[in-house]
Amino acid sequence: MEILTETLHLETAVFYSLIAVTTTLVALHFYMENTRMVRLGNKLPGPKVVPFFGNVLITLRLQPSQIVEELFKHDIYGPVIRVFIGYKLAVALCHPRDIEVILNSTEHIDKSPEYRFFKPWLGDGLLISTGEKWRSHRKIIAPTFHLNILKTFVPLFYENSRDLVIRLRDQVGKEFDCHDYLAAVTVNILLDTVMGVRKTEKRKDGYNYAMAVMKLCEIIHRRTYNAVLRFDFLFKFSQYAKEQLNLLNVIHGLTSRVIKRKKEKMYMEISSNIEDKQTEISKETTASMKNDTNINDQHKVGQENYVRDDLDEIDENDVGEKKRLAFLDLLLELSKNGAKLTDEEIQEEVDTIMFEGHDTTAAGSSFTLCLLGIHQDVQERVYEELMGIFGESNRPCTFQDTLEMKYLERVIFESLRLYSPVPAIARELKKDVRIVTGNYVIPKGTAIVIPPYKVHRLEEFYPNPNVFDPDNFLPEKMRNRHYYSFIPFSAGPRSCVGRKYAILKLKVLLSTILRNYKILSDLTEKDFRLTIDIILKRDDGFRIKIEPRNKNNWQAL
Ligand code: HEM
Repeated sequence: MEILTETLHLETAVFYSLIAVTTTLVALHFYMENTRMVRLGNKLPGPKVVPFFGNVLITLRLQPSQIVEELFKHDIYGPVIRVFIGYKLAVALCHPRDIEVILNSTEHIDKSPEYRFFKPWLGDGLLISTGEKWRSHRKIIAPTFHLNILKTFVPLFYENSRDLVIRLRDQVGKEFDCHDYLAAVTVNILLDTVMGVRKTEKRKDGYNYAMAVMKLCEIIHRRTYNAVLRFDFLFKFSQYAKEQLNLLNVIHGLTSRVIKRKKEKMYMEISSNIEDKQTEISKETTASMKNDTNINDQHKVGQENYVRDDLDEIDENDVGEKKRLAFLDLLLELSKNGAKLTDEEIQEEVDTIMFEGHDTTAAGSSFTLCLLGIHQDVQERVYEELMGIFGESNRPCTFQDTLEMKYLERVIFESLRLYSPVPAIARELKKDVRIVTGNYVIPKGTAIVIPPYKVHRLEEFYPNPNVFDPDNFLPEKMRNRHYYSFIPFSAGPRSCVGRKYAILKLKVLLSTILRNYKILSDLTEKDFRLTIDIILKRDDGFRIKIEPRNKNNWQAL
């Protein structure tokens, strides 16, 4: 009897506890539903939400490679799509007019909270820093990518591209993944140019670094969509945390060695040497400027007028020719003289540039080669253009040559349109925003996500949006299109600081490969299995075949 009474008590206690928990959850749900963010969010078009989970359950069952497909199923919602991560609102904006409101603003420049997953790697570097720190570092770093400096990099771009052509000999006639090669060469080019560190063990370093970055990006991406791994305290206990630590050792190992080497070299130099170096850069620049066309024209050539940002506003006379130094030289100079930058800040910026500068261009160049393998007619036009510039000669590429690569430039832009390496640009709203294409107010605190992949495939701006057609970038077509309909480098005050560097490097790298090899492919674009690991990639690998252009003499390339 006593046992029966005790059981009844227990059941009653469990029953009331369940009622209490359910009532609390229901009350919490109704409370959250009535917050301003959720109320305004519910007015926006988007998929059905599940209480407490919002829309995250969709992503729990998906692999990264399926997310692209899933995202673009949502055409039914139009250019504004809202999703809830729990009760946190995220809104994807796909129309250039709405995108302009965000990207052109000097207020909404802070990144969305998801960027915090980069912190252990990039610290508070330019990509994720906010407020005054971002503003002052942007002002320091942007001029180090000035065209006058970039022009002095062309011989180094070419030298590394030539090394790659030689390494590719082993792959003639075989199907292989070109991304591994392009990732390694882009790391080496960065070390040579913006970091100013020449050779020594570089080749192996570059490959290991690129592979570590790739794996780390997979982990960071997983954290953005996996509801469990989003929480730091749960992530800490996962297998990924341990893996992340090992990868960070490889990545930071390389960047801190680069800084150390550069510092040692610098401290050995007496100040007069530094003066000499500046004068040398200045002389080289002036000499190449004399050989090349007028500097004001060059701003237009190669960049056309599709983005407006501070890179185009850097005045020729703002700091004076003599003071202009390449990235790491300048950072170390500033830390030495005025202590404007701490060692930690230098490390963060070096890590940021090494990541942003290599993975994006590796993906961009890999997609371009794959597309040229598929579209033989386009490749032949590029080859004809290159023959017109270089003839049969195997002389090095110069800056002047890159100005003549008009068709190759259109090919690069078209590849970046269809397969934009950065698949999402994200911001956190600092205040309410009324969007232009619909009668909606997006509340302060919302995470805005801009997906170039989708923007670049809007029929309104690109009549055959899924067709690879470099003539989409004929000057007259570009002039008549909305500025924000082509945003592979983002746009506005927080656009990509390496945009000009990237286009110049891609031209030298791709032209050198294409002068030497014909690219072949047995696939079509339908075979591409796209995946987003922070950077857009092909899950099935960037598979191509190559054939020497000069069949009689290819071993001597
Ligand atoms: C095809 C090549 C490239 C593409 C498509 C690309 C794209 C982008 C995009 C879309 C952003 C904005 C990201 C955001 O707002 O979340 C960005 C930012 C940035 N990129 Fe690039 N990028 C490329 C190459 C480079 C290169 C070569 C460098 C440096 C050597 C570089 C350095 C940076 C930096 C430092 C930022 C952060 C700028 C800031 O927040 O002020 N990028 N890039």
